[in-house]
Amino acid sequence: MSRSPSLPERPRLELDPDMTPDERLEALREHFKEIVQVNEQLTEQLDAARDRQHDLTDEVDQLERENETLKTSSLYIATAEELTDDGVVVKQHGNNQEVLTEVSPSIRDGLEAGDRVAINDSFGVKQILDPETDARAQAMQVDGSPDVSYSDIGGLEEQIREVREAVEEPLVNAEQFREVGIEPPSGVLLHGPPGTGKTMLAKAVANETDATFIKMAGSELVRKFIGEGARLVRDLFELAAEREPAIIFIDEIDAIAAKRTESKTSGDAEVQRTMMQLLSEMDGFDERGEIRIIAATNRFDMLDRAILRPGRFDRLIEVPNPDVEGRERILEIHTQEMNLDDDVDLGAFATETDGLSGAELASLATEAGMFAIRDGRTTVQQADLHDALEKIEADDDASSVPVAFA
Ligand SMILES: Nc1ncnc2c1ncn2[C@@H]1O[C@H](COP(=O)(O)OP(=O)(O)OP(=O)(O)O)[C@@H](O)[C@H]1O
Repeated sequence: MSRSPSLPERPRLELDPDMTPDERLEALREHFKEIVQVNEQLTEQLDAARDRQHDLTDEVDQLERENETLKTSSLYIATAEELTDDGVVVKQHGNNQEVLTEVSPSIRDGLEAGDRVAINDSFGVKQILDPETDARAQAMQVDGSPDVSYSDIGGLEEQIREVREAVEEPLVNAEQFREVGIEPPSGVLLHGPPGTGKTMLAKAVANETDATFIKMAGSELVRKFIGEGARLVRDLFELAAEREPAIIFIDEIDAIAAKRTESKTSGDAEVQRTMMQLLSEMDGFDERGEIRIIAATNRFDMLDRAILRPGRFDRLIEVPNPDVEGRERILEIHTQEMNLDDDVDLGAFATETDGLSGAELASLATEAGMFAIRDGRTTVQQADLHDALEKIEADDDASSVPVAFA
């Protein structure tokens, strides 16, 4: 440690009784000069000491911070990619660095490939993130291979063609797009009434392209994960990058991308932040590899037009309620495993189901089966379909009764 310079000597005034008044005056002047000089030296030393004190305080602060960090030792988030006999391959989020690491037997027992884990500086797995800790796991539904194929979807031939062109082709034939020199659509927006097969379309395209299907519901982002929306949107794209090829499916996008209202509540600001994050992720989308993004809404009219600009959701596909042929096809699909009586004429029945969505037709088929069971039969008859239709229409009427009268 450097020693501080010693303090200057205190000047002494020595007056001889034999001095003449002039000599005394001269001695006093000399003494005054010495005092001023010492005072200057002391002021300089004081300033230097203050500077030093300042530096030392900064140093102490920094050491305290480092000490705190060492005590709490932050952990990084990673995904356990593969469990091997030699250890576990973990991939760190953010930099995608992959390492083979050892895991204690107690952690290893509960670990499965695909789990999110917390790792320390030396990549040791410290804990498995349970769904409680892991908002990301709760907010996103990840399906490595969804089991919906195009043939499970009735009446949407044109929409299937468009989705294949906008989503499947760029994933499967990326090279061709590059050679022709055109950008595939950035995002596809499926819009139409509830239960018409929008989610099915997104799942089918993921299935067809062997892509991971990652779904996030806009409504949950703003209702369940308050304050975390923007971060979760960032995580969503990060996860897709880790699992590419991937299809990101944002359901009920209107919940985070509604037109701006006049009110300026803090909730609005939060929704706004979430949407801004989504837009910035999409704007930086070109550099991303094999990731396609599909969103869905039942409230197209409510959408903020900013999300429809080129480079964002620039391919709009309307998914309406099915027409009569579509309804017949959907009924065929949902009754194909059922034991139908020879008298059943799905074509004729389809004409009576105007206005029903695919989801309603699917539950109609199940209801018809229930009527047959109640009647002690193992085959479903045309009458069961009619009874089921009546029930569904009655349920529908009940749910559309204004709340005050319900
Ligand atoms: N076109 C269709 N063909 C076959 N089944 C359908 C069709 N549309 C809907 N369904 C049935 O309805 C269920 C719900 O459909 P899906 O979730 O795809 O609708 P959605 O349009 O995404 O609805 P929402 O807007 O409410 O999220 C499906 O699992 C399927 O059983």
